[in-house]
Amino acid sequence: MNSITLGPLTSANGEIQIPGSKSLSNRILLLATLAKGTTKITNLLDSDDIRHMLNALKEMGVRFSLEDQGQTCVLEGNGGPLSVNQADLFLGNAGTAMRPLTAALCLGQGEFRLHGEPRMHERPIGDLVDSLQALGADIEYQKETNYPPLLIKANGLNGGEVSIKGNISSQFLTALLMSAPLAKSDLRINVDGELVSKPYIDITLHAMKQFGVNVENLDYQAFVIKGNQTYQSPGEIMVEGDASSASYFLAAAAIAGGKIKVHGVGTESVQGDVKFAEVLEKMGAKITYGPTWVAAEKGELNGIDMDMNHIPDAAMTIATTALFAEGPTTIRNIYNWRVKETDRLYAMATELKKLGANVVEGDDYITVEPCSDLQHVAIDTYNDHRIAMCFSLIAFSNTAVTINDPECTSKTFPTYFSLFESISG
Ligand SMILES: O=C(O)C1=C[C@@H](OP(=O)(O)O)[C@@H](O)[C@H](O)C1
Ligand SMILES: C=C(OP(=O)(O)O)C(=O)O
Repeated sequence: MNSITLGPLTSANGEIQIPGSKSLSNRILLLATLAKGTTKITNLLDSDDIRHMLNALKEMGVRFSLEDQGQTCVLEGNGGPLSVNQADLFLGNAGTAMRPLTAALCLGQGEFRLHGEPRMHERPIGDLVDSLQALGADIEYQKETNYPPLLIKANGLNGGEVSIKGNISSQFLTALLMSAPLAKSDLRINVDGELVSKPYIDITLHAMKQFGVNVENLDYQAFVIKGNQTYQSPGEIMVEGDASSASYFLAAAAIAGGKIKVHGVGTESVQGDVKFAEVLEKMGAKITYGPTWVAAEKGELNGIDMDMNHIPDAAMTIATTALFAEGPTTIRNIYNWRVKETDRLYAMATELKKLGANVVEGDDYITVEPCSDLQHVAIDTYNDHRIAMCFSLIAFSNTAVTINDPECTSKTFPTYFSLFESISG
């Protein structure tokens, strides 16, 4: 297995352009496919999760061309559901491909198998399948109930009224929302209980609007969508930078000293993870914003006790930043860290403890105490890109850090370590 050793480093400086958003890239690819007309997508993310979506679309007969090292995609829309009637689709560990495609494939006709990496087969999808079945879909679990692989025998989705659970992943609701305009009649979706990761629903609604579909949002408790619609291509669409990917660079400046300006996300962003900068600011970092950029500078960092359910991905960056603050930090309401690329609550706690920190791993929270005497250890990354990226920040302590399997960042950020090295000194 490869590893990379970083630091010890003392400063983080510079300006960077952050690659395109994973969440927006995969949403836009799917909506462009369902839409009428040709869409030119710019600043598309070039990473594993997007490649899984593109490969699946190709298998499904979608015509597109990639230029500019995969960052520009010109895609011919179907003006309706996908038209191939048989496919076996491998979706890696990309939640933003697996969940939305499960719903979208039900819209057409035919037989489709959806599967992924072993971890994908441990990530739940039952709440989405239950709702799709209630709308007339025929979906079978090929191994374990509630988990991929799935076999879909598609024959369109009915409208009417359906409920969906939102307490494990917002991606289930996102998947239903994106497919709803192509259902046979109007649909009302009722959210059953708590809705986690709510800002991702705003990303979904925003993307749908760019493709000409409005959703009536009844305070995130219910959504009403007209059936039998056709998405319309906006012609050209640019993917904004990835706000979760920006978090590591902003944290680096907040910890290390120096100033980092990240271009591609800012006050105009639709991604909830831009709010990561507000958390850093609350901890004591100096943050400034423009419409399409955010900058961070070091401040005296204090620990924080906060519900971070709204920024589940960027919250992981706070867990390692916490080591450099005064006083403990508690990140709350993050149970679903356990059902992502790995059990992130266990993995973060285990690796932070290896460094010598005092950590409490709760069922749905983590408390991290600062530590001024971290040990040089090799961090296991559990095939989780965010573990690799979060722990790179340890290089700004008094010790070096070794990151095992750094290539796992290819899920969302293949160029991470070269950009990291370009800003750190
Ligand atoms: O809809 C999306 O693009 C995402 C939603 C979030 O997942 P959950 O809703 O499962 O928390 C997030 O963690 C994931 O990286 C991307
Ligand atoms: C949870 C994540 O990915 P996915 O889209 O596969 O859910 C993530 O990128 O942190």
